[in-house]
Amino acid sequence: MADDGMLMNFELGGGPLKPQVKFKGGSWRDRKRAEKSAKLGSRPAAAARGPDDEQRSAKRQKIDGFGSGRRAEGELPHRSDLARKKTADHGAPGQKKHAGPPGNRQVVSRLFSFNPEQKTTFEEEEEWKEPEATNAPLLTVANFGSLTISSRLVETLAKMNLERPTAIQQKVIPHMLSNSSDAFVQAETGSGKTFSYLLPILHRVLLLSGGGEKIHRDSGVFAIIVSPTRELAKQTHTVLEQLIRPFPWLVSTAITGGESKKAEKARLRKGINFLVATPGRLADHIDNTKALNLGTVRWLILDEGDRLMDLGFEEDLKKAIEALKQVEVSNTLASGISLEPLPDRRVTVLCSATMKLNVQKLGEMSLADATFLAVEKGAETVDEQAVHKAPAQLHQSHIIVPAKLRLVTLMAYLKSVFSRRGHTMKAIIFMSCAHTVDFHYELLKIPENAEASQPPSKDAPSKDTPSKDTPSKDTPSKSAQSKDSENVSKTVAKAAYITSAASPEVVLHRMHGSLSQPVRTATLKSFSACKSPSLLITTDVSSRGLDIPSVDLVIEYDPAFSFDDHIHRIGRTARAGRSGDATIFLLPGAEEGYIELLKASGSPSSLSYESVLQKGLMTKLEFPVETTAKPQDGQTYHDKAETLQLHLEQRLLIDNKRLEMARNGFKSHIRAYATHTKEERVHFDITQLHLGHVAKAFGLRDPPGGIGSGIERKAQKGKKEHWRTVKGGKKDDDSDDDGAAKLDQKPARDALMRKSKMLMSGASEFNIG
Ligand SMILES: Nc1ncnc2c1ncn2[C@@H]1O[C@H](COP(=O)(O)OP(=O)(O)OP(=O)(O)O)[C@@H](O)[C@H]1O
Repeated sequence: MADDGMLMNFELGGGPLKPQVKFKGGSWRDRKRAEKSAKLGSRPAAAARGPDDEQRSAKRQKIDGFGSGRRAEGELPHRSDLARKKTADHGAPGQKKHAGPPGNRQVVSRLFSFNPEQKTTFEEEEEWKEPEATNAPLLTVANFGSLTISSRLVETLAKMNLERPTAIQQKVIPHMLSNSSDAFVQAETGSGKTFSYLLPILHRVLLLSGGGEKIHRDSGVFAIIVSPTRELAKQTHTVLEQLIRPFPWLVSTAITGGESKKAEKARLRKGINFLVATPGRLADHIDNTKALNLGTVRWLILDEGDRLMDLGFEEDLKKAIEALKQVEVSNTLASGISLEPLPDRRVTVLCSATMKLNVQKLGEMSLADATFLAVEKGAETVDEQAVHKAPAQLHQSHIIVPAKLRLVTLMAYLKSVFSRRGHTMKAIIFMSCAHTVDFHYELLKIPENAEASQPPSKDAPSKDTPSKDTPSKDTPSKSAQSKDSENVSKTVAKAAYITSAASPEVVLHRMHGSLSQPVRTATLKSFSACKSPSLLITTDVSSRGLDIPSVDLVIEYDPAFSFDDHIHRIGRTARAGRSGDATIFLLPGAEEGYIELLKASGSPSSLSYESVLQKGLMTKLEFPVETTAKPQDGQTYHDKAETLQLHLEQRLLIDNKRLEMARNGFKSHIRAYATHTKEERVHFDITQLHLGHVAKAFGLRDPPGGIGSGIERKAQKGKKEHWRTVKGGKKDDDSDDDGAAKLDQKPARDALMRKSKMLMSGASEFNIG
């Protein structure tokens, strides 16, 4: 492959080749040329390096067999290596001498040349004015009381600072209070769908007691809420707990994968009125827990319907739906209390912010004569356009960044957004898979040995002491606290590179489906409660339903696998009327076509990567570890970007663990790239990826070999590097639950189903059920 974009640590100079070396491999002309140059005394790269570089190079060759390091002594390098060396020796296009200290000169390729041209031109945009929020509480409604819900519930809501209903709540609550029909609830992200079904359920259950204590935890389960992920189930359960706190005779619980089944059984035996569950675990208890009596169940809520189907829960859901259908609805409790205030039949409510075919399928499976409840005026049927809209006040933008520049641009962007203290406190970066998340987290965090030399800071997460960011209310015991702190120590750290005078500390979090459940829970808790500027690097495992207060910015560093996922990802900000920003990174070329699609969800503005680099890199750059690449005063932002890139590459070369993480991240990223939905693959065309440039974004100087199954090299005339997916190609093992579920090819999807099932029984990257 071409050498453009390559960055080398060669020092120029002469030196003998070993005379006994006999050249083999390559073409006859190559061998001749090599012999000639050997005679003339030109040195191979390894011999020409300084002692430090020599050592690193040896290490590198041992570790990963990169480039010529893989070849036997005397074996000729490939043409590309020769070309690379030639450009290095002569400072040919794409390479320049790095302005380093004398005696340690390095040749660095220019990050800014040999990049594909951006095709789209953007007209100068008017300054964005935030429109009226579309998911905010309605100012036209006096308060929740006007929806005729119990005054005690209204008081509880007021204590939670919730005064007025949102538009969807105004629509759903009255319907569920007075009807016994099924419903399909569709509303924007962050519009308060959770309260819209919880409040009418609680109101009607409270009527059973007439405000007194006639019913108890053993009166029966009245509602089952099914959530696709453990996090979402726990979150919904927490909201429910807050609402029923003033009514201690009512009890709720969450039953989710990853928790002790025995403890769950014991809770079910003691009696539960409201059950929040993940589908797999619910199906399991329906099969195996006799104490779970479904006779009193009047509501089945299917939250995030499309995701439930995406994750391959169809069979589990069918089981639960069938089990409920088969059990006769009881009208009185054993204690003789009439269940009349409850609906006279079992009601199913399906909620989703987006509408995909699979949601319709779930609707067919679970709903009968359902009422469609959406905010759009007079919408009796599904409005496809409305479905794809993000909240109006969410400011969206895109950055078209050449692959080589992605990593430095990301860092510059983070540095600039966090430098506006008070503007961005919490940001989420979405990446395609767990390995990619791990690599970026590891690279962005202050290394442990470097941290030891830093003074302790007030918000810093520590290994030995409970995190200050962890709310004390939810951490009842000291041992639970120290467990939480032990868990977050694996996923929470102080960030390097992206801090500034305005934000001297940014707390970094990572989250994906391969982490154990306690770690996932503790990480989210820490991110939610963090008082310092904080950043969560995550996969799509965090894209659905998660309600993390005050997320100001969502960055899609890797675009979502489907447009619906994009809507859910960006919906983690701008919730309940708050403002928020979302930025997507796109590559020049085919990916630019995605901008047209983005327009369906709003009016994205364009950000130029040059201005991002300028803003982010012209403030003081600090590196957490010493390498020969050091930012210098007076450097242009181009030079600074190159210095930063060189420094990152050098860091990988001196650390096997990070290097391996980069290689795994790269490979998983490439494989994940092949799994965009069929309709959108035209914008995410793997054959257009320049692997050498993508490798740069992982701090690698060459793409590692063995990309693996699913992708194979495609020889095409006139193009440098081509890859294609093999039919039915499957995503990398590392792929996250939610991303992997986007595979739209039948064989791959079937494989995913099998994999989901398999993983549900043990520790899994899916962590579902
Ligand atoms: N009436 C209200 N007034 C103010 N805040 C509200 C109101 N209703 C809900 N919220 C808040 O809005 C946020 C989003 O609510 P919720 O998680 O139910 O949204 P959602 O519609 O389910 O979003 P998603 O589709 O992303 O899951 C929560 O923090 C919730 O406390």
